[in-house]
Amino acid sequence: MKSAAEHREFVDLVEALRAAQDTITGASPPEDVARKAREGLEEVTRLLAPFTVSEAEQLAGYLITEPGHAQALAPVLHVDESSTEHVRGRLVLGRYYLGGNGAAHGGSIPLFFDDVLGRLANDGGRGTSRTAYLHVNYRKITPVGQELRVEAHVDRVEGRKRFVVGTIHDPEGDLTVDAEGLFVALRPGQP
Ligand SMILES: CCCCC/C=C\C/C=C\C/C=C\C/C=C\CCCC(=O)SCCNC(=O)CCNC(=O)[C@H](O)C(C)(C)COP(=O)(O)OP(=O)(O)OC[C@H]1O[C@@H](n2cnc3c(N)ncnc32)[C@H](O)[C@@H]1OP(=O)(O)O
Repeated sequence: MKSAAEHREFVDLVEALRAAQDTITGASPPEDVARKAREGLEEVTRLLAPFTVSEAEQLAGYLITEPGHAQALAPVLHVDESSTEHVRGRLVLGRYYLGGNGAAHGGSIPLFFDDVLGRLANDGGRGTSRTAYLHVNYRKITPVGQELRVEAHVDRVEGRKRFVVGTIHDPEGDLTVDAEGLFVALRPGQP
């Protein structure tokens, strides 16, 4: 397991990237400010490109003790309580995930659940699986910028099939989303 303690600066770099994504998404800057910001981002790319590694050596997504696992793609679950069978936590969707009218982009929710349910499917020594399907029911808008409650658990395991379910509740306690994923355990050598 890769150690977050050894890669503190990388963890902070990904946090800064998340903040940049939120800020860029919400900004309408004058052209000279936009140009300066682009030049700053291009400088980041120049700085890091020589350190590109193989998937096996990649840090992003693999620093699993960190909230968000040092990966800027999926929304971050802040875990309050977890076992190999369940997880409870909090989620604040930043401006980056805005769809419209204060509601989260519909695609950001499956992205979040694929990560959370998928990790749960593979936990507890169950080993690697892949998403066969992910069914998401949008019951009410999921607001951005507010603290949401998340719960997920392994519903049942049938041979290679792991059924994992999850919910999101808004600050009023109303259900906004429920989801079910089927994760199929990979056979040896299966990509
Ligand atoms: C989001 C950000 C993530 C960032 C991650 C970064 C780093 C990762 C670090 C660590 C990773 C740790 C955790 C993982 C985190 C997230 C999880 C993400 C996982 C994915 O995001 S992965 C990409 C999307 N995923 C695919 O790319 C799958 C493509 N696909 C296949 O690879 C095959 O399709 C497979 C393997 C699914 C099955 O194929 P197969 O040949 O092994 O098995 P087979 O077809 O025989 O099915 C066996 C039994 O499942 C039933 N079954 C199958 N499919 C079904 C369906 N759709 N509906 C209903 N039932 C279904 C059959 O009916 C049969 O049931 P029965 O045994 O009862 O007859």
